[in-house]
Amino acid sequence: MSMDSRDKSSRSRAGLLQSFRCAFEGIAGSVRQERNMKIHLTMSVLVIILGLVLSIDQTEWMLIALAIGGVLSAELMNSAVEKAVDLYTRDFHPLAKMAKDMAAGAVLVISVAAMVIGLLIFIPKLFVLFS
Ligand SMILES: Nc1ncnc2c1ncn2[C@@H]1O[C@H](COP(=O)(O)OP(=O)(O)OP(=O)(O)O)[C@@H](O)[C@H]1O
Repeated sequence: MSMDSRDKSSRSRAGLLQSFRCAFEGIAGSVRQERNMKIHLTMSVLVIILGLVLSIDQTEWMLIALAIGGVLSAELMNSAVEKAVDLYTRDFHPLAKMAKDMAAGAVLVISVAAMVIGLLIFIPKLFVLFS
């Protein structure tokens, strides 16, 4: 391997590490600042505990993972839209309202889908457990 290509690969490794660091900072910032993110995280932990207690199967874990990942990702995107809009203007603007409301709508859509998945997985198991 030449010096040049070794330099390039260590630079790109540093770039990759920096990207991960930035992504984790974004997640940590959202958890620190956004009340809704704290609620989603708490719900996610409770769902994981329930999944362990009720011994859900592999396919059910995959669905739960997708549901949790989808909700947390949407909440992060919602926070990002809020920050970008606030950076642009703090004044009332119909487009700012629309952007924030649409981002919040995206969280609502995936949250309802996640709730349906959770109910379909857990309700029958809880029913068997308590009947
Ligand atoms: N610059 C603005 N212009 C017009 N409407 C705005 C503006 N900023 C916020 N809003 C309205 O207020 C709502 C709440 O915005 P805010 O930035 O306070 O988000 P939030 O309370 O953190 O929302 P969320 O609960 O989704 O995290 C928005 O959905 C939007 O309807």
